[in-house]
Amino acid sequence: MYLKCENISFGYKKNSLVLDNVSLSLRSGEVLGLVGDSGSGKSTLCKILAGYENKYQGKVSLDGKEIPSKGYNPVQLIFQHPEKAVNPKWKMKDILNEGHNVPQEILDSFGIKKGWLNRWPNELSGGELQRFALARALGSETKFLIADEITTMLDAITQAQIWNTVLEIVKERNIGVLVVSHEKNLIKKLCHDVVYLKDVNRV
Ligand SMILES: Nc1ncnc2c1ncn2[C@@H]1O[C@H](COP(=O)(O)OP(=O)(O)OP(=O)(O)O)[C@@H](O)[C@H]1O
Repeated sequence: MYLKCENISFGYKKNSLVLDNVSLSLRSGEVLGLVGDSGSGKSTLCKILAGYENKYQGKVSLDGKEIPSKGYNPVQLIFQHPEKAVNPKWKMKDILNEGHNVPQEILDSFGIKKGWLNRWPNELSGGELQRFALARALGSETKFLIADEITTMLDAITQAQIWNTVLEIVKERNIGVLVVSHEKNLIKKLCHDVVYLKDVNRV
C-alpha cells in the first residue's frame, strides 16, 4: 500500500506559497524521515496528508484512491502537543475510546496505567498524554502514521521508550510512518530513508 502526495502546492494566504509542487511517497512498513528548515512547511504537509487541510492543489492518494473524508481515517496524525488534541473536559478513558475501543495490549505496550484512565488530561504529563494519543491513533484500521515532532518535548528515556513501542507496533502491523523531527540522530536511528523539504521562500 502507498500513501502518496503529488505536486502539492499550498499557501495560507493568497499569492504566498508554503508548499510549491511537493511530491512524496510512503509505502507500508516504511519509516520515512521528513526534515527541513523551520517554517519550510513540514507540519502543513502533514496536515494535508492526514486530510486536515483540503484547499491545496495536487493530489493525495492511498493506493491511487482518494482518502475517504468520512469514517475512520487510515492516515492518522499525531502532533507535538498532545494536550491540544484532546478535549480538556473529558476523562482519559472517554478520550481514548472515542472512535474505537483501544485493545488492552496496546495500552500495556505504551505503559498506560489503569489509574490514568480516570484522570483529566491536565492531570497527566506530556509524555503520558502522548502515549494516549498514540494508542488512540494506532487503531486496527490505521495504515499510515504521521508523527509531527511527537517526542520533541520529552526527555531522552521517554522518547526512546515511546519510539521503541511505536516501531514494534508498526513493524508488526506493516504501518508506514512519516517522522518529522529536527533531531538528526533520531531520524538517523529510526528512518529507512529521509526526504528534505526545501523552504520555497528562501533564496
Ligand atoms: N494556520 C496558519 N495560518 C497562517 N500561516 C500559517 C499557519 N500555519 C503555519 N503557517 C505558516 O506556514 C509556514 C509553514 O509552517 P509549518 O508549521 O508548516 O512549518 P514547519 O516546517 O513545520 O516549521 P517548524 O519546523 O518550525 O515546526 C510558516 O511560515 C508558518 O508561519
